[in-house]
Amino acid sequence: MAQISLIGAPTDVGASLAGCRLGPGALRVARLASGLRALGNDVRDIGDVAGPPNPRREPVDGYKHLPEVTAWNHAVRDAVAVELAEGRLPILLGGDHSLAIGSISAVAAHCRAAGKKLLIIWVDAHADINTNEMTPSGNIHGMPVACLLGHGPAELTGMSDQVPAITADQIHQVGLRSVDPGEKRFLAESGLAVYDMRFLDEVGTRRAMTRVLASVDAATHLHLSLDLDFVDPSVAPGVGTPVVGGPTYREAHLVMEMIADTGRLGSLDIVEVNTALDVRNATAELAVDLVESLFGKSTLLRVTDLANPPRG
Ligand SMILES: NC(=[NH2+])NCCC[C@H](N)C(=O)O
Ligand SMILES: [Mn+2]
Ligand SMILES: [Mn+2]
Repeated sequence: MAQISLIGAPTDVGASLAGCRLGPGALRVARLASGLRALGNDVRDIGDVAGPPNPRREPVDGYKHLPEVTAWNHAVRDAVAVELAEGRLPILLGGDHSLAIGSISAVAAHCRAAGKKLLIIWVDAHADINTNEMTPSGNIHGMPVACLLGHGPAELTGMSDQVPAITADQIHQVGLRSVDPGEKRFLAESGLAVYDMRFLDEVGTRRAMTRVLASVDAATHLHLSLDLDFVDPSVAPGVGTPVVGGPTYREAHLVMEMIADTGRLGSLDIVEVNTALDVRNATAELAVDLVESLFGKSTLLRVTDLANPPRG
């Protein structure tokens, strides 16, 4: 059972289409807090952090809305840091995926101070490893991984206690199926572990996740960055940058269940839920279902639920 804090960040300054600023509300309406409480967790909703309004400007230097993205990320980083310092498990309710810069910068600093080994599982249709030179869009939600690895504007690369905030061996990406040409090169050069859709198809979700989680031990802090466009758009229609050919409902749940089984989840981002594009809040409800699995909801009793586990 965890002490969970929900942190809303109602913005889409980093995205192409407006609408994921409504994500925190949609996730609350889909009963995220009560779902987590029903699993025995202590849940505190700290409300939404504050930030600037969402402009719609053309890119400057290859970045759209850099001052606003920076301000929102500062707010998120500070809020996540406060909850981690209190021993709580922060859940960021986005908002677009640029906010992972702030949340993971706080998590990385916390892990260094606490002597924990950080492993980030980046579950997404996209690699989000663009720079201002290779971005096709100027949207900063396509750049958080690059910024965390130290490639980006100083405002965004310098959010943790050191630059870069993380190293490539600390992040594993799962579910990719839309990678821009510059990103392909960057991924290959950085040596980042990528479990793309072809890998999941050929090897299977279970064996892929076994590899992703192979290094997890008692000292590991797992951070899951969950971009809802990871799931196939037939199941998750409410996202701004959908890509066909994603995991099914059940495959997405298996990813969550296998992370839950490690017992090492320490922080979470839920991002890119775009209510304006959603169908009767289905994508927010899917997100809540997935998060329940991530926190141990299961069809049958789990061995860890039993006072006297059966032997053999
Ligand atoms: N977090 C996301 N949904 N990212 C989508 C990025 C799409 C594209 N690769 C871009 O950089 O513009
Ligand atoms: Mn994505
Ligand atoms: Mn993303």
